[in-house]
Amino acid sequence: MKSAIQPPAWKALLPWPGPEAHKHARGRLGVVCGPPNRTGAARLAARAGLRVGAGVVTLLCPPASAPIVAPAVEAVMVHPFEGPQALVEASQAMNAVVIGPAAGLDQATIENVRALARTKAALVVDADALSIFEGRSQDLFDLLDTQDVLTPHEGEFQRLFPGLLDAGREAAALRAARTAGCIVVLKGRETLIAGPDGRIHSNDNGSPWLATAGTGDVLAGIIGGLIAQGMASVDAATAAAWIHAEAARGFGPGLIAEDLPDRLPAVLSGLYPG
Ligand SMILES: NC(=O)C1=CN([C@@H]2O[C@H](COP(=O)(O)OP(=O)(O)OC[C@H]3O[C@@H](n4cnc5c(N)ncnc54)[C@H](OP(=O)(O)O)[C@@H]3O)[C@@H](O)[C@H]2O)[C@@H](O)CC1
Ligand SMILES: Nc1ncnc2c1ncn2[C@@H]1O[C@H](COP(=O)(O)OP(=O)(O)O)[C@@H](O)[C@H]1O
Repeated sequence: MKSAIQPPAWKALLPWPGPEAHKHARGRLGVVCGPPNRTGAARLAARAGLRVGAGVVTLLCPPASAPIVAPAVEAVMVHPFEGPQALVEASQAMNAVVIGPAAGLDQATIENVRALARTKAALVVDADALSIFEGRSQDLFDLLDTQDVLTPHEGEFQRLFPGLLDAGREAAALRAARTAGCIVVLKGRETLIAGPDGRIHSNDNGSPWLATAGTGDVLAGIIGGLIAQGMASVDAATAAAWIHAEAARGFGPGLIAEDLPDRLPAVLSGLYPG
């Protein structure tokens, strides 16, 4: 049975800093950056993760990308890594890592997902890190555990789960979550959040203004930022879908992805019990 998500369903689970908070206690989020000419998507995700409250957010960059990224961020940190083992080491202390936004459709992205699966960090797998597993999706599923999250749009979903959408979006999302053994966020006008336990949530407070490049990267960052603060992945994905859509609804015409992270304080203030 599909449950519609309204703020009260997950509002009590949102993480807020207590008086003793310090930045490391508020959660560490990593975002894997792509090649030097495609760093914007990861930067959008990182900024969103920081805005939603993660205490420390780090862009994990291939060495050639680091000098491009460093002057384009402020509070977000930059950590260059060379090769999968260095990514494991850089990610050991992370609570969550986002990989995929403009990561590159190449072997390096596969190796990086494999490396991250060896860490304790929960993974948010998006965009290129989904598409690169087309035709070999079981290789991806074998790396995941129940707290990991896949965030496909319908094109990416079709690449990982060919033909499944023919059963309808809801049945497809549920079957996908069971098959992958993790949370599946099937994005679109209505976004579905399905778990391997057979539960599914629907988010339909979206806005057509979200249909613009980079908004999915922001959603991945919000999910990662909430998981990093200790939310269970299914609750984080459910809350993130609502918060992301609400940020867009409040902005309206002219929205571009860059606007979304900076709308988060207004949305969060409306949810803050303090
Ligand atoms: N600032 C940056 O650097 C940004 C970088 N970005 C990066 O760009 C890369 C490409 O990402 P992408 O999502 O545009 O393309 P991709 O997944 O390769 O395939 C697109 C094809 O899939 C299909 N399709 C079907 N349903 C669909 C749906 N609901 N939504 C969308 N597509 C749907 C559709 O096929 P059609 O229906 O046209 O036959 C369409 O032609 C990726 O690395 C991403 O991270 C972006 O994040 C933006 C900001
Ligand atoms: N017509 C729409 N109504 C509501 N939400 C939409 C609509 N179109 C797209 N979205 C939302 O916008 C985001 C687009 O993500 P995605 O397709 O991954 O874009 P990108 O890869 O460019 O970041 C998703 O969260 C999706 O649910």
